Amino acid sequence: MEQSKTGILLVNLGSPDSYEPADLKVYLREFLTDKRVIDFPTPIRKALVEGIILPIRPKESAEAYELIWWDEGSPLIVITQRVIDKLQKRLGEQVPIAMGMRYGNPSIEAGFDELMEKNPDLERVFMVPLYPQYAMATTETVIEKAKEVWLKKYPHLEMITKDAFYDDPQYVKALGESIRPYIEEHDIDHLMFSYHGVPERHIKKRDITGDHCLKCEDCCNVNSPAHTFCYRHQDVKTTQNVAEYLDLDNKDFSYSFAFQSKLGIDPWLTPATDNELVRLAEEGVKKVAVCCPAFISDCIETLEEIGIRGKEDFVEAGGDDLILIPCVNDDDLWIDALETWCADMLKPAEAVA
Ligand SMILES: C=CC1=C(C)c2cc3[nH]c(cc4nc(cc5[nH]c(cc1n2)c(C)c5CCC(=O)O)C(CCC(=O)O)=C4C)c(C)c3C=C
Ligand SMILES: [Fe+2]
Ligand SMILES: [Fe+2]
Repeated sequence: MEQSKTGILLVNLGSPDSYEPADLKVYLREFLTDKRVIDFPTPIRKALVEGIILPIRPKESAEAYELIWWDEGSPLIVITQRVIDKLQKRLGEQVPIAMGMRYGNPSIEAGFDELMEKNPDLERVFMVPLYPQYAMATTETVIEKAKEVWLKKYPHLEMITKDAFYDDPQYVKALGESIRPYIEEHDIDHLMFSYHGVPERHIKKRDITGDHCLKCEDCCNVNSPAHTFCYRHQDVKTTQNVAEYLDLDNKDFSYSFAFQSKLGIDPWLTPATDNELVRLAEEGVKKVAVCCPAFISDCIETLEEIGIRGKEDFVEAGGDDLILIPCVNDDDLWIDALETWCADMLKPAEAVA
């Protein structure tokens, strides 16, 4: 069968090759020397990463990764491959699809190479960064890395990128339906939306108006062009979209949102998930369900940080149980959303225009 001239590149964050500390060191070095993740001037970033983080963190992280590692490999990579397999069935074998990881293997470059091997006459690539909300450390760094590879190796290709999709109705439906069984079948007191945190500085840096984000009262609920690149606004909006979809304001449990995974001493977005879990338990919440909508695929940050450590902290503070709600992973409704976006790109050029 003739191969399609449009290829699909799904890009996720990445994982170490194994949970051995040596592999963790390689992976964390690449990850944390990204200037869109630790945005200090290069010499300071390098000194911090090489001098303080890498001597300590790989061993600690290796222990955490070992707890969540699957027989088939890193959950994030395995799940991304399952998504590709399902999408391939939907779109047909004639459509080249590949995965690329922003850090670690397979790299974004390997993803481009795979697409070109599948069809050497490829004309364009539709890249989907698997992040619902825009941030320097999510969509932006993926786009910049892909641009580097594209210009170096395949400048003749047309490149089209999917924007952050927190507001896409099919994504909201997939996320909402992934949460529904956990709020209907478990007698919960509270639903928490836990987003990956970022330093406040990242939010201010990407404020295109210069005076909106974290500068005016309730900024994320005041209309502004800054919201196109405001990770916090897009998290707030994700929560509101799901709340509306699931009618959360009329349930007999409460809900809230918070930010997890703080690293370092700079101010990050608040409230912090770990503090909030303790506060909720101390205030009498017995059963909490936690969803993690900054992540498309379950990974160390959901399975270990929330599912293991978060649960321990919550129970220690007086709660009975914490239920971790799985990410959309390879749910059929999520594949529906991807299929719609890809099918639009696979239409003949004149139909897209
Ligand atoms: C130091 C700063 C970090 C920023 C800023 C950051 C932003 C950010 N990250 C994700 C998604 C993921 N992060 C993951 C792991 C992870 N993140 C950081 C640091 C920052 N992230 C570290 C040090 C680690 C490694 C964890 C460890 O070693 O203990 C993962 C999991 C990958 C996996 O293989 O499981 C994801 C996914 C987002 C969405 C984001 C900004 C919004
Ligand atoms: Fe992270
Ligand atoms: Fe905002």
